[in-house]
Amino acid sequence: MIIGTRGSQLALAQAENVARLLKAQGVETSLKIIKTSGDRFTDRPLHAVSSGVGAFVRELDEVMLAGEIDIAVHSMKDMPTVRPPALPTAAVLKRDTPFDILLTYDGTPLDELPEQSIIGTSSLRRTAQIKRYRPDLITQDLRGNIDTRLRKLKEGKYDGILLAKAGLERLGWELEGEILSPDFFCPSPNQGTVAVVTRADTEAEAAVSRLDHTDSRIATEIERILISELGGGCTTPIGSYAEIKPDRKEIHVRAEVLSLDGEETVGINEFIPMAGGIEKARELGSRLVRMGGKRLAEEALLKLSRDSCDSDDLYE
Ligand SMILES: NCc1[nH]cc(CCC(=O)O)c1CC(=O)O
Repeated sequence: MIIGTRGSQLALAQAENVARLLKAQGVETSLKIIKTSGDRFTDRPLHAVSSGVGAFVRELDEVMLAGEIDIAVHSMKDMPTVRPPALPTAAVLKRDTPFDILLTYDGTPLDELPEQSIIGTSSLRRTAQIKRYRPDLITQDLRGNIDTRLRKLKEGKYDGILLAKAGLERLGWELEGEILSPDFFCPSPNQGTVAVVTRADTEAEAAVSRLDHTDSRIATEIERILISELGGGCTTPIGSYAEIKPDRKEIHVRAEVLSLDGEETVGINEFIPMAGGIEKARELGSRLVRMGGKRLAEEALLKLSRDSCDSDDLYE
């Protein structure tokens, strides 16, 4: 069976991990690197190449529908919610660390950074959250894949940068940094989770489905449901995080929408029962709308031109 992957270091590490997990089940695979247009034209904004969020995922979908690959591996947070019915997510892998990490030039923790320190990120969510937490800091755009970002930090262009911890873990890079609490830095929906896609009713689907991790599937589904009524997509700062408690009786759910400047927030933070959790998450999603979450998301959307639809999520 052929695993299709993008050529970035992170994508390769994720695909190689799936190959290893399948091999442990006696399934042999080979990797095929697919150059997506998003990878080819890195000098142009992604929305000018393909249509924004999910572009990488869509291109791998096409290659899979054409039969050139059997398995595709994605960072689940980059996958659009609406999926081709012929391409099921056969496995949601056990989640890695879902949180953001702050790496600083000289190891200073967030609370001790001097005023006006420069923090690099291109994610609207991270920008709004850092402005809310430390309005005195300055945020600046930071593009590129993970190694480019780390290089820019080392060069001293930023006092700190924000990343998903999971990316560093998968690359095996153990860097000193500060894990940010989801109470202040609610992660992107599905952050830290890898999804594996196949064609429906294939041998690949049967093999991959053995890698599925039930609780990670449930948590990621709940995160999507919580924010499903908000709209806004990549152009609004939205976080959503579901944490299944060890006794599997309760789920701690957090979700929030922020204004671009982080000054306004609409959010929920509560425990719901595991039984009936999906239904309860729908209710909470509607509550977020009633609390003004949709209005906030729409306002953010209006403030941004279509061209600034760029989150970290598009560039890694
Ligand atoms: N496209 C961004 C992206 N997609 C997945 C990860 C990290 C791993 C993950 O969250 O699964 C990242 C990097 C980041 O946000 O810093």
